[in-house]
Amino acid sequence: MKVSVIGAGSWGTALANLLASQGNDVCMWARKPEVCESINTRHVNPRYLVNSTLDERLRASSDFAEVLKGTEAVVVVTPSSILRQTAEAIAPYITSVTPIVICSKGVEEGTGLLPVEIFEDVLGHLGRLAGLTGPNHAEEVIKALPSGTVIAAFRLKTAKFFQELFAAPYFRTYVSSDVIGAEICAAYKNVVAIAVGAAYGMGLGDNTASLIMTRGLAEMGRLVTACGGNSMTCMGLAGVGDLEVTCMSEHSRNRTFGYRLAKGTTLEEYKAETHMVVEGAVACRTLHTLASEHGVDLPIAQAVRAIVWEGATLQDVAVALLDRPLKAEF
Ligand SMILES: NC(=O)c1ccc[n+]([C@@H]2O[C@H](COP(=O)([O-])OP(=O)(O)OC[C@H]3O[C@@H](n4cnc5c(N)ncnc54)[C@H](O)[C@@H]3O)[C@@H](O)[C@H]2O)c1
Ligand SMILES: O=P(O)(O)OC[C@H](O)CO
Repeated sequence: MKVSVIGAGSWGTALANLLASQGNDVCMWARKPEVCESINTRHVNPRYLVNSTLDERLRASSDFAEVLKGTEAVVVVTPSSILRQTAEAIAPYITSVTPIVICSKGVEEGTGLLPVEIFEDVLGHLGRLAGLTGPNHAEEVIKALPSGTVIAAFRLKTAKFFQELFAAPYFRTYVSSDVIGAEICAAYKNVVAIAVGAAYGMGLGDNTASLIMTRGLAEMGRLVTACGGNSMTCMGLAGVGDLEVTCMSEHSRNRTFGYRLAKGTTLEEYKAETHMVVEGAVACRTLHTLASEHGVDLPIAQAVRAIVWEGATLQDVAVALLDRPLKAEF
């Protein structure tokens, strides 16, 4: 199948490589021509996953027309902050029924829209849209280490289309009809991972990490339910699965950023050092829009927001969280 992958960061590269290795005709869009040149000639992405040799059949271009010519499926893997501009950029080159799966994790600033909703807003035709999410660090998928993921779509046929497309011996794909739940979980777990990383950075222990993860999961469930999603999604790969891997894995940028934050590194310093997105740093702000709209209290997300964007100290925020009135667990 002719597949277009939009975005050549770590996750775009790992997914494009997976799809090419399964025999698809894959062309990946990268912003920088020198990245395309390296992928096409040396089969290496010079900026992300640099130690991996990519499938020789994988091609790259910085020209949307070339990448999307004759495409039968579009895989979007840009940072969530530019999803609207990505949808607008691909619009002239696709048909009104081209299936699109969005693999980015986040919520739009200002509107509170989820990735699939942003694409619906720009391109219409909700039925051909899907979201892919789960405990999937690119560093492990590129090595073909077994992983599982969820493909959520409002239309089962679309979810099954992408389930078949991505399925590989080491990549197990599940379908779900709960797009809202899956995409909220995806955005939310990144925020919790920053809090866990920060706790470790402050010298706190595994009990603290577990407390943050478990209460973070409770917050996630409240928001999913309030927004019309299925709380059971929080118990699956998109929810607790991804929460666990992002809070505990050495590969997680969100967790590492939280840790570094506690050691005095700012968001700008961390991003300049790694060239990588830290989606949770944005999501702690954008999720607030959704939560306020639905009257949901999110103390952990609010704490992360106060530290990252409002200059609060970790110490003060930790004390305030622990000082909250005592209550029933559920
Ligand atoms: N890395 C992972 O393991 C992983 C796994 C699952 C989901 N995701 C999600 O996938 C999305 C992409 O993450 P990633 O890890 O591939 O990112 P990354 O940090 O590895 O790379 C970011 C990519 O975005 C590009 N970029 C940045 N600003 C841009 C702009 N203004 N216009 C065009 N391109 C721009 C960069 O050149 C780079 O290719 C995120 O939403 C992330 O949460 C990542
Ligand atoms: O490295 P992180 O923290 O951005 O997490 C990446 C993926 O979302 C894990 O599933």
